[in-house]
Amino acid sequence: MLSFSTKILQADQSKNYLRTYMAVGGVHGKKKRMLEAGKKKKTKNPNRPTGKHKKTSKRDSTQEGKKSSTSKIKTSSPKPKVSVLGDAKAPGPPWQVMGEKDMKKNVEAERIRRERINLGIDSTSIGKSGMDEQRMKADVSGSNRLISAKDRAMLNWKRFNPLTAPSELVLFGSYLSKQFPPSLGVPEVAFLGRSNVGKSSLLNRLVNKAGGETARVGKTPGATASVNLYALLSASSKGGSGEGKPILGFADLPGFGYAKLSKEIKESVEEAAERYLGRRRELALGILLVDSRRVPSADDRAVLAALFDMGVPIVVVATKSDKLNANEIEPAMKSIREGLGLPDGQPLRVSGVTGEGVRELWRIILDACETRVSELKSAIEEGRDDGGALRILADEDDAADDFYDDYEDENEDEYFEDGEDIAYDQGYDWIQSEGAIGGDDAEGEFYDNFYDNDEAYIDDDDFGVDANRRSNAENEERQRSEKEYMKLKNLKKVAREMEKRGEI
Ligand SMILES: Nc1nc2c(ncn2[C@@H]2O[C@H](COP(=O)(O)OP(=O)(O)OP(=O)(O)O)[C@@H](O)[C@H]2O)c(=O)[nH]1
Ligand SMILES: [Mg+2]
Repeated sequence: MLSFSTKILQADQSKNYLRTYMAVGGVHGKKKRMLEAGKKKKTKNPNRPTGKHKKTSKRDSTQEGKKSSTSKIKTSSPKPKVSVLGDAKAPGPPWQVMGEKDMKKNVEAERIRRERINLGIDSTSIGKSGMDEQRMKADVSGSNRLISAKDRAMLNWKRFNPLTAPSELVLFGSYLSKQFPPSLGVPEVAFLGRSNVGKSSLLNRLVNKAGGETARVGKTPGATASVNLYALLSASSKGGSGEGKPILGFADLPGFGYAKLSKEIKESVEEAAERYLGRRRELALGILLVDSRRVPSADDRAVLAALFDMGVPIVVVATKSDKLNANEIEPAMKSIREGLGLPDGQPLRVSGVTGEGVRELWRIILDACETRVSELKSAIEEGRDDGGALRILADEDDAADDFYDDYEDENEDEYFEDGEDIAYDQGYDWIQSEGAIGGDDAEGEFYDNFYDNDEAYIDDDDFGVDANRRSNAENEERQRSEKEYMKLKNLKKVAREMEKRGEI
């Protein structure tokens, strides 16, 4: 059983709003940890009603035993405030000796910077071309705020025609656990779904339509334990590799919530994916892929719930639609719709083979990107720093963990009463009503048992021939990168222990 288990939050009848479905072991795992570790400072507010925010249901409690072996419950031992390895080099001390010439240069630079700040132009524009300055002035019109270079780039993002715009797809990088992908300065779309569901094939189909002859997305290197970020680059009609500007980003989160991996690797996968999903300002849409021919699994539901938890807009697509015949289509879609509590119109049927649904998916992607950019714009104009998203931040590091824990303790009422009341309503049944999925215990048990019986489902096409085609080199590369990661993680642990003992 995977650690991505779910929990239904109970409706608050008195205020007539309903709580969101929530992933345990996800970002909100911290809340669960707090509750379990008794960190909630009940003594602070003994009169606070206790029944109101009860977070368990009968069904959940029956599953707790199953979950406990895999959920990420951290100990409450004090954590070091700084991490020793992997930090960027500290800048030089402010009293560093400086020559007179450099000093004058700095004073002049500072004078210009302040002038620009007063004019509402970001200080980073110093030294850039007049053209850039013009653009930057335009960007901040109506707002006298400083905006970061990546936000500025995002605000300049333009919708493009994916069917005609020349483009090419490149793997920008694979990012493990604490590495956060660098910004491409364009909106991004995340692909999620169990292995073999057809993520790479759909991505291929999307970009091949977009750019004609593009590099094919192979099996991703280091796939299981990383966020693989692809950049769709604009290309001249002649082609040319890697020279275009990014026009869209695609993130493949292959192991998130699904991979059958060692506990430690799985935790790191979840950490990386959660951090990406919870913090990425560029993220415009999460695409959850489920196989047309099977009922969604508990993992699918948990991933969907996690996306909601993190405020990521979602579309669910049913892959390999070409494998269904005409009279199988409706019942198959109905079972997915009901299994995941989706609104009418979802899942969207897609096929990497026939290209069914590709146009429609592009429209959804581009609409989501536009929405994301305008969210960011209004956030900047209103002086908010959340990028306009209702994103809930994942922990940056141990120090941040402590900070948020303390913050939550201090602001307990605000945290539980305001933070969770946000319903990311895209019409999903389980947002509207807790009975939609598993609200009824008997029904929930039935689905769980049914879904968990994955072994009953064998797909000859996908698991037989194709699986054997995976190259040894690829597997070796995957194992190597996982090993490297574990080595680094162990080193960090040793360093932290040494630091605690005051040895470094
Ligand atoms: N018939 C059919 N087969 C498909 C389709 N999409 C994917 N497949 C097949 O399903 C298998 C898995 O596809 P991938 O695209 O590699 O799946 P994935 O989700 O990227 O898998 P991982 O990278 O392991 O997570 C391959 O054999 C594909 O040829 C589709 O739309 N129709
Ligand atoms: Mg893939």
